[in-house]
Amino acid sequence: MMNEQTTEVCRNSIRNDQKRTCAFSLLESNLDLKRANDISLAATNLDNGAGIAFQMEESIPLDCELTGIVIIAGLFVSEEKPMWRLARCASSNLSRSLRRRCFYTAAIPGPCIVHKRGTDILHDPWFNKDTGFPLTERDRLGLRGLLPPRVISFEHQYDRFMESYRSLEKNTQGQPHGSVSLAKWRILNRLHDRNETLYYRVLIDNIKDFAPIIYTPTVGLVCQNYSGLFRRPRGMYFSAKDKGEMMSMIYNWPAHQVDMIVLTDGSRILGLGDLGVQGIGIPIGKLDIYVAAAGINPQRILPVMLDVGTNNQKLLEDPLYLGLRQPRLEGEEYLSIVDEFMEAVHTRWPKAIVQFEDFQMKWAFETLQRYRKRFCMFNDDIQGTAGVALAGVTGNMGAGSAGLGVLNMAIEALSRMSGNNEMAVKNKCYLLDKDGLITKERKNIDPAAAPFAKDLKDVEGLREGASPIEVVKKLKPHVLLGLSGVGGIFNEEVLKAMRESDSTKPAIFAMSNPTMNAECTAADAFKYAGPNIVFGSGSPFEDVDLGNGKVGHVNQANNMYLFPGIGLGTLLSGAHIITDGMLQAAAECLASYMTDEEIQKGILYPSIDSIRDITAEVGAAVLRAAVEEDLAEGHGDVGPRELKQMSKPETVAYVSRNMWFPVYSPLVHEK
Ligand SMILES: NC(=O)C1=CN([C@@H]2O[C@H](COP(=O)(O)OP(=O)(O)OC[C@H]3O[C@@H](n4cnc5c(N)ncnc54)[C@H](O)[C@@H]3O)[C@@H](O)[C@H]2O)C=CC1
Ligand SMILES: CC(=O)C(=O)O
Ligand SMILES: [Mg+2]
Repeated sequence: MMNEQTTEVCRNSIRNDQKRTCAFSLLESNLDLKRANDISLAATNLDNGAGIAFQMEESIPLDCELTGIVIIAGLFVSEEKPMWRLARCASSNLSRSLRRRCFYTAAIPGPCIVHKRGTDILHDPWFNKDTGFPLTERDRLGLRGLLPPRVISFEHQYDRFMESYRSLEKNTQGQPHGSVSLAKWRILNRLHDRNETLYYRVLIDNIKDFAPIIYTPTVGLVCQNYSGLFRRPRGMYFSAKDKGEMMSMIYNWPAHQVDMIVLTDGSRILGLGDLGVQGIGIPIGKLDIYVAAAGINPQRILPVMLDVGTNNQKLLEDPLYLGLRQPRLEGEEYLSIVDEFMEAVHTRWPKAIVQFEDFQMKWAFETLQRYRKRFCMFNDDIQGTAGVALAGVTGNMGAGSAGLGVLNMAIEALSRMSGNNEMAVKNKCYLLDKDGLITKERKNIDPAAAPFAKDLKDVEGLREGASPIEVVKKLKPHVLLGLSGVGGIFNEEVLKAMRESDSTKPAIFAMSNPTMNAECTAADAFKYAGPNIVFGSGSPFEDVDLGNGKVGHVNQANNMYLFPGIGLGTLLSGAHIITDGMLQAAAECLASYMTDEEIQKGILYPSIDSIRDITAEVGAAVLRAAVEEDLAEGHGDVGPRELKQMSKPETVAYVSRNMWFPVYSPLVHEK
């Protein structure tokens, strides 16, 4: 109904939060009103809305062949005024002929059906609006008297929360960093537990500030302390004790539809090792990023913990530990639990996408091979991390699931982009693990690492198990990539050796998480390796002041730039599997995002602030790849043929339009 220009204008004004100027910017935009079939009107409040409608009529050329006006009301309307009445009022100032051509669009959240009343609603974070329930709604839902009488607007609630967050920041200045971060996490978590709409709105608007709290690095600390911090459950827990029950358990989840699941077994949480059931913080954090970055509807997400025990002795002995107190299941016993879970999910929600997250390497690879052709799933650490490291890889530390995932995809992409054969590119990549350089002399080499093992005759001057410093000194690599999970292994000596790199702009990626597990800090990287390096880290660091007005730019080389788009693009394509082609498209989309000028300045990724825009592009790239591979079966009302007919910009617009955005919807009770 809306043409592309109008959609774009409205999207921009929403994104820029210019609520009250939305319709005006529409008028002031260069829209060719003569050609426009539909005009969108955002009514912000009664007076404004009516005024805008009136102005619009005046500005519509007499000879305009207007077929309709789309009234977008309710997006930012004051809560006291019911949406439809407002929309009608806004249009009532139009002449009768135009009024008859008004459409009331469903692009905004229409009324939301709720099957509960009274306090049950107040205690349900999906529907709760706290003091924001308008009086009419309080009557409709049996809430009158259960809340203080004054109705507080969404904007006011938002400001109130941000004020309390800022005062927490002020009042905790100088206190230990860990306890301040946990206090910040608690205040956000309380809001999450109480009012999801407000929570996701503050998260979206302040993603750069809040991502380090709900995601890496603080989420690592939260997982380490999860049993003590636990107040309310979130997500689902399937344990070894639930064998045989999962098919019925899955129906305990209250949502009818689930689009996105993040699943962990807690065996390798960031670089913190086996945290057992406490690893649930990671799926929760990843799904928060899905909602904030990809606009996945939070009512359709599901964080899942598969608790098959833990080998972490400290946790097994901790009286507070909330998981199964038994060693991890192994072999067929382990796989039978994962199989049962996957079957159960697929039975209830055949189209749900399952992201495997933070599985120890052996199971990460095994489960990926086992399920990727049968279910719509991917492993984020193996497949999602690669794109962020595609700037070029010639040296690699960490031969785990992430390191090997990066190498596999990077070699494929680099050989395609450079026109060289894969072998030539592979020859330039060196892989080290905890025992040093991996060569063909290595005993008990992991099958996944074997293809990258060097023949000693090809690496003159190096030996099996050569240390990082030996390798860096000998090879003078262009890129040094850390995915080891070991903090500080890019020490002063290694970083100084990078000064001798053959590249004028050597890249150093300390990608391990959380911050204390980063292979080096940003400050040390610039201090020892010199000001000309390009630096990336898995967890955020501040930019580094290099003196004389120069800044050492820090890039957050984290798979958060990719996984939300992989999930969203797959969902909207309706593909039933996720192929290498779709993942490659996501990676290449991100790789091509920055201009040469920005890259020259050492800026490899866009700011996290624009993560929603990046995700729309990545999502569109994934969707188009699915279409090209004839895998797109469509989503909702949009079938495969329509997807096929969409141009690239239309696909991006389609993806953007389908992103959920937090606003209070009018609630309607139904038994
Ligand atoms: N920035 C990002 O987007 C991502 C970061 N990661 C991080 O990467 C790290 C590793 O993850 P995975 O590969 O899944 O773990 P993993 O446990 O599968 O692999 C770790 C690898 O590092 C090697 N290693 C250990 N000590 C070493 C040392 N001193 N020198 C060289 N290598 C050493 C191990 O032998 C193993 O090959 C974690 O800290 C994780 O947080 C993982 C995925 C994405
Ligand atoms: C970022 C991420 O997925 C990890 O550190 O495991
Ligand atoms: Mg991970």
